[in-house]
Order: sequence, then structure tokens, then C-alpha cells
Amino acid sequence: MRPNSQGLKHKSSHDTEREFGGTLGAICIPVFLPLTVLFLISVSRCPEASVLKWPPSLPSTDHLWDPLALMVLLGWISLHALLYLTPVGKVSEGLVLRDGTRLKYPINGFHGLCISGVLLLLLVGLGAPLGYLFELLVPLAVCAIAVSFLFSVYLYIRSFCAPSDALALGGNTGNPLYDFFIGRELNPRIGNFDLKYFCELRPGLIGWVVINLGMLMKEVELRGSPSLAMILVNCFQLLYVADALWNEEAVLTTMDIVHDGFGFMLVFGDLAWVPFTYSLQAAFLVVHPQALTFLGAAVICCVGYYIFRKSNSQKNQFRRDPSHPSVARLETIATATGKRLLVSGWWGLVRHPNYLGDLLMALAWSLPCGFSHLLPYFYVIYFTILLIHREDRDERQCRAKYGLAWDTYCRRVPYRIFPYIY
Ligand SMILES: NC(=O)C1=CN([C@@H]2O[C@H](COP(=O)(O)OP(=O)(O)OC[C@H]3O[C@@H](n4cnc5c(N)ncnc54)[C@H](OP(=O)(O)O)[C@@H]3O)[C@@H](O)[C@H]2O)C=CC1
Ligand SMILES: CC(C)CCC[C@@H](C)[C@H]1CC=C2C3=C(CC[C@@]21C)[C@@]1(C)CC[C@H](O)C(C)(C)[C@@H]1CC3
Repeated sequence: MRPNSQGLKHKSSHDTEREFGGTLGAICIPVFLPLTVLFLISVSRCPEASVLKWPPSLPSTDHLWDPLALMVLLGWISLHALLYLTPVGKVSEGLVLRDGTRLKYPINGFHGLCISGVLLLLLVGLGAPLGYLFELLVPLAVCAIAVSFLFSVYLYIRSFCAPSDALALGGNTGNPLYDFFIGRELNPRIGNFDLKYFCELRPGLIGWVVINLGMLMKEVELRGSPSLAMILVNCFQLLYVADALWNEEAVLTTMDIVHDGFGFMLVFGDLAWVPFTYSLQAAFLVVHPQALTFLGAAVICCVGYYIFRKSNSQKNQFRRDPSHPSVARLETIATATGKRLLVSGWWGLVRHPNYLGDLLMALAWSLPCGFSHLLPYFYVIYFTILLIHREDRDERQCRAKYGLAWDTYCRRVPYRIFPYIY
């Protein structure tokens, strides 16, 4: 086995460890998750909103398709592609790739958020019924799912023209179903347009807050003014999305960009799962107004946000420039790859302080929806599972990269996400 520049031992492509349940997961997830999206939207608008009701409610077939939804979706993706290409903001370099090069990325996502925000407000000012997004939600989700499948097929086919250095280490097993699902090519690009980086932060993430705004407008149509719960959910989630785009550069060091190929999992996650399931709380509130709002949620959200932002920024700063005054005094341990690991500061508290903050925020987003239904807590439950699984994947990758140094780090910082619990 030969080590590569990411520090991982390079196994031959066919003996790569399979993730997400291997071939079975690669068959089941693309079938069940799209159905879950439609199921959850459908449940959020039923009066009883019960996720446990049997048989499960799915939208009726005549509500699945609306040509307007396809136009809105393609128009939205095109708008963001144009904004991505606009030469504003700086250009940043990603981490060093296996062939020793570094790719360049435009850091203009926050501009994209602001410009699309202004355009939407103009549309609302001109009388566009943004609340109609509530009626359009199911056909929009259907179109996003269809686009995700088609786009993933395109990515899979084009990956065969990519040089072997450009393939993700885990997505090149030779099993077509698994490789299609997990993604073969690491950074597919059309010219300088990076498809993974574009999808990760723009159409879906910004689409999520637009859907939230649409739900708020629907509430205004129905009840004359938005409820406090709806305002809180909109503000909390807008803060999360604005933060992601403001700190766009930090996404260049995340697992998705550095390690994962771009296949169905991320395409569907970015374009369909994020906008349509992360907005469920707002969709739920349209049909299930809450008289009482738990304002403690604002405190939990702020604490969560503080931990999330500070820990992510600390690691990002340390990885980009370990001599920077904000991180230079932190205690570290050396690894055989030449990279060091933080063992004090946020990363000395637990091994994933950023996940802890993110989970606290997730809880805060659900609390304004009250305690009568399980559906608004879907995100916290799913996210806990996702992060525990992600933490496990990351541990395995770090152990492969850092060997003994990682074991020393684990002894120094025994808890993974929740101090003294897990
Ligand atoms: N809302 C959502 O749906 C999702 C949100 N997220 C959020 O995205 C953010 C990024 O998460 P993710 O990409 O999973 O991972 P992290 O940002 O936690 O990055 C993990 C990497 O950090 C480095 N690292 C780990 N420990 C240390 C240490 N002690 N000192 C220095 N470097 C260390 C390692 O990489 P190396 O050493 O190679 O630099 C490791 O592989 C998180 O805040 C997470 O909550 C993630 C998934 C979904
Ligand atoms: C459907 C699958 C089973 C799972 C799909 C997972 C994806 C939805 C997530 C994988 C990593 C993500 C990140 C964010 C959104 C969700 C996905 C795409 C992120 C952009 C959210 C905002 C954060 O600030 C971030 C750190 C930029 C996140 C990066 C990872």
C-alpha cells in the first residue's frame, strides 16, 4: 500500500472499504430517501401530522407534477450558476490534491445569498405570491429528485473520462451501483466551474431559506401575520445558512470536498434532501400554528452557534496557518504526516466540538414547534444519526492517516461529541 498526499494508505480501488451499507445501501438509499422526502412533506400538511400512522401518507399522483415547478427549479439553479460565475469576491485555493496541485474556488456565495434575497424581496414587492411555494412544494421536490438522478448519471458517465488521480479514493470500487451512489470523481468541473462546490452551498442551501420564507408568506396569507414560532425558525435557519456562506472558504476543508466523490449521495443531499427536509419545521407551522413559543430556544441556538462557529473557525485557521496568533498558543501533538493535531482549545474539549454546537442548534430549531408532534424533531433525530455516523467515518479516516498519534489524541480527548456522555 502506498501513502498518498492526503496521508491515507492507498488500497487498490477494488478493496476499498464500503460505506453506507455497501451495495445494499447504495440500492436502498436512492429508493427510500426520495420517498421519505415526499412522505415527510405530505405528513407536515396533514392535520394529525403523524409520522407513525400506517399506511404512511404519500401525496396523490395528480399532485406530483407541475410544469411551473420545473421552471422554478431550473431558473433557480441557473440564477445561482450565473451568480457563481460573477467575478466578485476573492478566489481561494483548496487543499493540496493527490497530484500535488490545488484547485481555485470563487468565494462569492454570500454575494449570491444577498443578491437572490434582494431579487426575492423585489418580486414580493411586485406582488409575486411567494406563499404559493407551499402548494408547489411537492412538485418542486419531485423535480429536484428527478434532477438529482439525471445529474448523478451524468457525473457517473463523465467520471470515466477523468484521470485516475482525479477519482475519489472510496468511489472507485468497480461496482457500478456503489460507485454511482458514492461518487467516482472527486472534483468534477466544467472548465473552472466546480460542480460539487457549487451544489454544496448554493441552490439547495439558499433554496432552503427561500422555502422557509415562502412558508412564512403562506402564514401571512392565512392568518394576517407571521407567528413568533415561524419568525424564530426563519431567523435561526437563515443565521445558519448565512454563516455557511459567510465562511464559505471553510467548506474547502470539510470531508465532502476533501475526501468524498461527487455522486448520488451528495447530489441528492444537496439538491433535494437539504431544501425539502430541513424546511419541514416551517412547513409544519403553516398547518399547525403554535400558541406558545419556547423562547429558551433562542438561548440554546446562540450557545450552539457560538460553539459551532468558534470550533470550526479554530480548526480552519489552524489548518490554514498554524502560526496565526489566534491558534499559535494552543497545545498540539505531532503526527507522522507532518500535520499536527490540536489537543487544547475547542478540540481538547471533545473530538468533534463543531458537531456538538450543530446539534444544539438543531434542537433549537425544533423547540418553537412545541412538543405535541414528532415531525418537527425529525431533523434533530436524523442529524444525530448522521453526525454519529459521520464521526465514525472521520475517526476511521483519521486513524488511517495519523496512526499512533490519533490514538494518543483519543486518550487525551476521550469523548467524541458530548462531554462525559459520548
Ligand atoms: N447541517 C448539516 O446537514 C451538516 C453539517 N455538517 C457540519 O459541517 C461541519 C464540518 O464537518 P465535517 O466536514 O464532518 O468535519 P470536521 O470539520 O469536523 O473535520 C474533520 C477533520 O478535521 C481534522 N481534525 C480532526 N480533529 C482535529 C484536531 N484535533 N486538530 C486538528 N484537526 C483535526 C481532520 O482532518 P485533517 O487532519 O486532515 O485536517 C478531520 O478529518 C461541522 O460543523 C458539521 O456539524 C456536517 C454534515 C452535515
Ligand atoms: C442523503 C444522505 C443520506 C446524506 C446527505 C448528507 C448531506 C445532506 C450533508 C453532507 C454534508 C453536508 C454539509 C452541509 C449541508 C448538508 C450536507 C450536504 C453544510 C453545507 C451545511 C452548512 C454548514 O455550515 C457547513 C459546514 C458548510 C455544511 C458542510 C457539510
